[in-house]
Amino acid sequence: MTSLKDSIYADPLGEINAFTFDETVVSVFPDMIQRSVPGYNAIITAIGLLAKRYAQPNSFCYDLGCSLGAATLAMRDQIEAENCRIIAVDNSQSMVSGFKDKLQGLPVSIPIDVQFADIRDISIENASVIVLNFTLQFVPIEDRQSFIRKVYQGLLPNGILILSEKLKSADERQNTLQTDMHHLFKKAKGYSDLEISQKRTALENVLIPETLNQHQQRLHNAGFSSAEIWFQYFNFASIIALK
Ligand SMILES: C[S@@+](CC[C@H](N)C(=O)[O-])C[C@H]1O[C@@H](n2cnc3c(N)ncnc32)[C@H](O)[C@@H]1O
Ligand SMILES: O=C(O)C(=O)C[C@]1(C(=O)O)C=C[C@@H](O)C=C1
Repeated sequence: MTSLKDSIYADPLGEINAFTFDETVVSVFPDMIQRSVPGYNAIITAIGLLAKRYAQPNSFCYDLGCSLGAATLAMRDQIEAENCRIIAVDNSQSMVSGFKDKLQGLPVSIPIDVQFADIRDISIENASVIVLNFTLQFVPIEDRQSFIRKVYQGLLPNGILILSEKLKSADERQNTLQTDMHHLFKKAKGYSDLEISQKRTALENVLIPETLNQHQQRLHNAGFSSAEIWFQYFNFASIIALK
């Protein structure tokens, strides 16, 4: 599957449908996410390095909301622990098929299971590393606490959760500033004002950002003993939560 340039929102749309990870989005996804998420490549690289440090022998590493598997492949390239398996899950059939196609041409070092499922429905067990890279923001808010509790319970002692999210700020001026800077980032990456505004409309009520404090509270409520930001670029951040 070749990745095309994202021009989904380039022309004026009479009606803007809610954003979904359908075939059209999947065909441009690598380009879209790199030009939309500040620091995306740096986070993917770091997920690989964190997996190298935290993957335990005979354990599972989960990539939840794996899309086309960027985080899975970064982990696979770095993990040295014996007898690990990566479980990559997504509830977009187009993403799962795209990732499976991509894996066809790649050498198998660590086994990878690509599963079509809703991450709220799967069981999580024997996990040394769990990645939620810009996925939780799409899960309905009312389901997030019970889901994060399941993540915590599935982690082995000394396990790690890497949680990357678009954040909002409780301070209105900071929120406006960060949002404006994110839009400037997108413009610098070649998106027009029309593309930025139409995508923003499509993501309303679909991508629901929360504050850092809300995430930390939820992680602590679930049992995590520590949850700290290790990366932030404007309103996009990544948290390491330790069991
Ligand atoms: C922004 S993308 C994630 C990017 C990916 N983790 C990466 O690092 O390239 C969000 C993904 O989460 C998936 N997703 C959203 N809600 C989900 C759910 N409830 N269960 C499974 N996957 C979900 C979407 O289909 C989409 O592929
Ligand atoms: O907030 C935006 O404008 C985005 O485009 C962000 C975001 C994300 O964080 O997942 C939204 C949808 C696409 O998956 C790529 C990026």
